[in-house]
Amino acid sequence: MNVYTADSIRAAEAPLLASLPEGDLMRRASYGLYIHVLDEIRRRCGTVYGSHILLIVGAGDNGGDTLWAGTYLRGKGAAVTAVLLNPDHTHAAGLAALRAVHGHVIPLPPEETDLSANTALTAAIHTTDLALDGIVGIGGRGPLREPASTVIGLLDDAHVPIVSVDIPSGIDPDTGVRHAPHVHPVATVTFGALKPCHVLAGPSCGRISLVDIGLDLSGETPVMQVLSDADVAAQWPIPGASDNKYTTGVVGVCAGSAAYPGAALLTVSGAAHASSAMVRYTGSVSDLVLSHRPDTVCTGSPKQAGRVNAWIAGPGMGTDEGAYDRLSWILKQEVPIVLDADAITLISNTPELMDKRPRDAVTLLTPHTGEFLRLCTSYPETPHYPLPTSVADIERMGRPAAVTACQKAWENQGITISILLKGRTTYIAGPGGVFVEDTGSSWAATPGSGDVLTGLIGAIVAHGMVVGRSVEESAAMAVRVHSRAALLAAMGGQTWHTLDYVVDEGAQLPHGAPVTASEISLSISAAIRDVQAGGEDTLQ
Ligand SMILES: NC(=O)C1=CN([C@@H]2O[C@H](COP(=O)(O)OP(=O)(O)OC[C@H]3O[C@@H](n4cnc5c(N)ncnc54)[C@H](OP(=O)(O)O)[C@@H]3O)[C@@H](O)[C@H]2O)[C@@H](O)CC1
Ligand SMILES: Nc1ncnc2c1ncn2[C@@H]1O[C@H](COP(=O)(O)OP(=O)(O)O)[C@@H](O)[C@H]1O
Repeated sequence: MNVYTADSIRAAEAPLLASLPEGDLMRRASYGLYIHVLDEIRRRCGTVYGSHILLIVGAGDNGGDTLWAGTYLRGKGAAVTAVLLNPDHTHAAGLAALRAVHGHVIPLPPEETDLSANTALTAAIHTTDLALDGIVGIGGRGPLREPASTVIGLLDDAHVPIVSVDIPSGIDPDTGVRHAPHVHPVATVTFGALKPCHVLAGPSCGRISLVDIGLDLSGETPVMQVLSDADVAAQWPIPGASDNKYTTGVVGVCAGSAAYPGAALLTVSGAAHASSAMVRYTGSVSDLVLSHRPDTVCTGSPKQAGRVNAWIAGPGMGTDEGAYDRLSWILKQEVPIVLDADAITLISNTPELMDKRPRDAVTLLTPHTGEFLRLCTSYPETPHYPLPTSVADIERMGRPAAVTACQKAWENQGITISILLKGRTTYIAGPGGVFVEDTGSSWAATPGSGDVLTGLIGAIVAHGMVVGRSVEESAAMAVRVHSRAALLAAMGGQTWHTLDYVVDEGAQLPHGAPVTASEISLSISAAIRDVQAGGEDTLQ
């Protein structure tokens, strides 16, 4: 699924607005919103009639959508109260429509400073079943101003469930940066297309629903992509009639050391479970690898490994002279390379290592935030692209800007790198595209899980070489299966499909027990089957 910036949405909206009668587009959006809100109220209250709905209405069209949806809800017998944050700049037609159906209105005068003393407001907040966040949508910029920020605090204190209209207010539409305060919705109903915040700040959006309002986005360039289960399943390496162990993508793994033997095993396991093709291991812990994975072909040095379609280097390989030499040799190879952990440290400390890389060869680095920050300090920042120096900087800038700044600093030295920045929301960017995966749960956050992921990525990148797919897309496919494997392992093997509440509650999984990286690797096969079975999209 393609993701578009707010500007692209506005550009696509313009011809539609011109071709439709005044107000039509907003009513399409608000009717779609109303349908989703009906579901939410029924789920929570059983019935809409007699439920109490609070509309938090800002000064723009986002507030207009909210007022219209409130008007429709009123028609179903809900008691609807609109809190006007900027009474002099409220969507006029929406407000008139709500008043016409006897909706209740609480204007907040700009001079009112102590909102907790506003009894009408506090009574409305404490009796409401659900609030609609129509404070700002794609027009929101920067931290929320008063009185919005205080109202959000009052809603949070009263634990009011909130549905956000288009965008959770306080989260930047294009960067996903979460300002304080921002709305914490149980669900977000968005229009036309996903915007970056829905994927970059996915866990802060609740369940996301997309309403088709007829936007034609074919003339707009998507800023990033999110794969569906069907996309991943359609491209996963399944051996065909004429395939053999070499044809679906052989991967070479350079990992592990006396200090970190387990990393080799976890990486090899990740790769072995991902595809039927051969996995070649090189490193100092072949005995351990073979004792657990006798299907692996082991050699002492990468030179002896034989042909591969992609190399992995890094997990637990150490940073000593031997590791340096092995990495130097691998970097000279024409095939794509996935660099993780110690390999990232080595090239961060000695960036000249990358001079050995053939000019057009693809290099994907898969850092966690600490490794990413190390990578950022390898080269000086370039004008217009300030580099992050802390986790807080990354949060403030947003992942896309942080990754771009790092890539620009390397590019300035003549080195092109693709980056996969790990985390609950994994962001992948490079010349082959920009992909985002909200992993849906955080069960993968356990030691060694990154090694399993690197193995998975390497195997799918090797297959991608055979079929002509970008490393970025291959990596996104691997992240999807890795996170599903973690989820399945944590849920005791139940499949995605039987877990209705996964679809219903999005990020807030009620059950599950911690799992180890080994268990994640053992769940990869089940995860591939689950993805192939066409798991439900959380988007409705
Ligand atoms: N485009 C489409 O295809 C469709 C769009 N539709 C809907 O329109 C929405 C976009 O509406 P929009 O353009 O009127 O902007 P919107 O999000 O209401 O915000 C602007 C207002 O917020 C204010 N404001 C800004 N930042 C603020 C802050 N930090 N804290 C406080 N206030 C802040 C800003 O004030 P100002 O800065 O100008 O003083 C201005 O008053 C879109 O999200 C969707 O819901 C659908 O109806 C149909 C299809
Ligand atoms: N909060 C989180 N939610 C989901 N996944 C996470 C979270 N934090 C980390 N992960 C994932 O867990 C894995 C950890 O990788 P990494 O930090 O390299 O661990 P290790 O080096 O121990 O293998 C990565 O796949 C990462 O995306």
